[in-house]
Amino acid sequence: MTRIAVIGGGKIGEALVSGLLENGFATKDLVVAEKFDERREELAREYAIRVTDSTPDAVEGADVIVVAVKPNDVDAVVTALAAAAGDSADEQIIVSLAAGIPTVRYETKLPAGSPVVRVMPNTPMLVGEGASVMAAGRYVKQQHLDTVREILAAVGTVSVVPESQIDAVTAVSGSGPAYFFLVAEAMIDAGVALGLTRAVATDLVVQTMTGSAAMLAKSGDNAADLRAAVTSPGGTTAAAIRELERGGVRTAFYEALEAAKRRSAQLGAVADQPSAAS
Ligand SMILES: NC(=O)C1=CN([C@@H]2O[C@H](COP(=O)(O)OP(=O)(O)OC[C@H]3O[C@@H](n4cnc5c(N)ncnc54)[C@H](O)[C@@H]3O)[C@@H](O)[C@H]2O)C=CC1
Ligand SMILES: O=C(O)[C@@H]1CCC=N1
Repeated sequence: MTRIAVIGGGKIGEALVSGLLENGFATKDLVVAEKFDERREELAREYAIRVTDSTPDAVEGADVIVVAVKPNDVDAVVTALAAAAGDSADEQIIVSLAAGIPTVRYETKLPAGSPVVRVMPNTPMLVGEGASVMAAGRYVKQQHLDTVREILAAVGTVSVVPESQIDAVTAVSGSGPAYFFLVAEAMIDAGVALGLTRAVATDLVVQTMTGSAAMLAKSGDNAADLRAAVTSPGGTTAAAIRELERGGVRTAFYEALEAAKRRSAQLGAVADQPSAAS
């Protein structure tokens, strides 16, 4: 089995570890490097995996190294990886999950020839329903992509795009779960305002989202047609949609995704400056 070292045991690092363990990976093949003591203890207790505070320790003997730290912590990790690698581009594959950070940021510090795969995952990988998108760095061969695909496929779908499209992917699927959670939050609150208990409103919203997503995935119909099928002439849905359009929901999504894409590009450019997202 492929041995995987995850550097950074935060939200996405944990989602990956948890999803992999739930889907056939063994505890002995996973190790996490995490700098916070309390977090290390939490992860070791919850998943019974090895958790260390040292990147060099974690990456020793690993086939795949997943970098899951915030964008402005990436450079420190790459420096540690370069020191641990010495002069040779071992056959270790580096997988970077950091938003905005280009593969070249790794390649310039790591030994020449190091394969770096940039991946934009999303948190539903925690429940095996992630959407991961890979972009190959300069020295990546098909066999490297195959190995990374095999790992990510355990926790959801996997696709490949050119690296020039990863900022757009980040805006759609990387940040995407947050948009759906926001919509869910707003619908639950609205249901409560209409007199439903929070528990009932929550159950209805969750099942409506799950059912709608399943229809989109399985029916073969597109979103516009599925929406039209719910919208009876002069009915309740038409009344609601008129209000959503009046509130500018469509424009808001265009602007929001554009802002996310812009921010992703910016994170890559300024990740080593103190003002970057942390
Ligand atoms: N949270 C999300 O939904 C997604 C996050 N990402 C990317 O994943 C990366 C991590 O994001 P989150 O998990 O949300 O952040 P987080 O802050 O929850 O986790 C980062 C973890 O890395 C640890 N860390 C930092 N420097 C370290 C080092 N040198 N050695 C060991 N551990 C170190 C921190 O203590 C922290 O626990 C970011 O670059 C983000 O852009 C990508 C897609 C989705
Ligand atoms: O918000 C962020 O920057 C990260 C990247 C995609 C999702 N979360």
